[in-house]
Amino acid sequence: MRRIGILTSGGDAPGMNACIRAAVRTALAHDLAIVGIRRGYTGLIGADTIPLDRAAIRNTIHLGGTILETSRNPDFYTRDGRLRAAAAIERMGLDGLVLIGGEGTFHGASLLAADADTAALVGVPGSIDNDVYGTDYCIGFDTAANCAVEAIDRIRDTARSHERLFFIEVMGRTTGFLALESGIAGGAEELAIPEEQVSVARMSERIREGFSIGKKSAIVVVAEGKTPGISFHLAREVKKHLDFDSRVVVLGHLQRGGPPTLRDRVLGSLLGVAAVEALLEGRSGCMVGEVGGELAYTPLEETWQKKKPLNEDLRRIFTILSD
Ligand SMILES: Nc1ncnc2c1ncn2[C@@H]1O[C@H](COP(=O)(O)OP(=O)(O)OP(=O)(O)O)[C@@H](O)[C@H]1O
Ligand SMILES: O=P(O)(O)OC[C@H]1O[C@](O)(CO)[C@@H](O)[C@@H]1O
Repeated sequence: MRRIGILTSGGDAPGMNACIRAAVRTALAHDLAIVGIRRGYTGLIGADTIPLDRAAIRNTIHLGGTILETSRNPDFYTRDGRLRAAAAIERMGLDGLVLIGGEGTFHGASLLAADADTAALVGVPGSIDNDVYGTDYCIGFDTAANCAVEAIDRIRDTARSHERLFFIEVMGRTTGFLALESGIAGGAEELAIPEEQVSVARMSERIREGFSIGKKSAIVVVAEGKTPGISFHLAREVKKHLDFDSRVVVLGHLQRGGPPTLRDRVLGSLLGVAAVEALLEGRSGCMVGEVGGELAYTPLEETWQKKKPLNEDLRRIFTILSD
């Protein structure tokens, strides 16, 4: 292992820069050359690199976004696109590659490894959705969840003052991790997540009961799923059962920006070091995550083939606490 690359792919996530910084410092400590690949798989196919030295990563641990930039690249879905990436990896002289991203990124990486005899690939989970199997938390989730909680707190103030019902939509393409944890922390009354069928009649009845026992507001946290803006539809459906004054707030990309929390900086740092050490140990075709406080290495295929379940205890307590 003499020269490695690092890229960020899919949605940016706060803490990615802490991870890049940690990987660069670890590589340099082992006299391993490291280059940054710009704009995820777009830059990989185009061999678009930037030098990464101490100066490049200085004063970046507190920055949201990704200094390497990122993309969602359509070409990588095709074998031809992935073979072009493999050829570019060869041209760049890379023995290893660290990929920071979500389950789509690792799906692409495992296909790349199957299509071509290429560099050693090690993934690091970075996605505010937290939907990657093989790690308890993904880089970026904690910051996004804290952003959602702050929004819930702010909306609670105005909801109580007007005795209103609010639908607050958070991100989460196929999972409700953000909705569940921010819902618990924000004291939400109801949850609508892709893992569960929503009963509008039941939700409306529970909200009505809440107001009848003296609640002055109600908050429904909705995961956007595959249809951002879905909460407008849900609000209209609830209105058919419940003629309450209601409002909808869609948090959208607000949740993806901003300085990473302590947890995301520490997780990014831990996994950035671990990814480079994994390459130096001769590992390949795996993602390094953290499970139960320990580093865990999961084959890239499993990270997207297996579905990470919601924490059942958290789901259970949401129902108890929201009554
Ligand atoms: N099934 C696939 N086959 C090949 N490449 C894929 C596949 N899925 C995703 N990719 C590649 O990985 C990129 C990133 O995937 P995606 O857009 O799903 O984000 P992600 O890594 O899941 O991150 P996030 O959770 O933030 O959305 C895609 O733009 C595409 O280039
Ligand atoms: O930035 P884009 O391409 O609109 O991505 C939005 C998607 O990215 C995610 O935020 C994850 O990063 C999903 O929750 C959401 O579906």
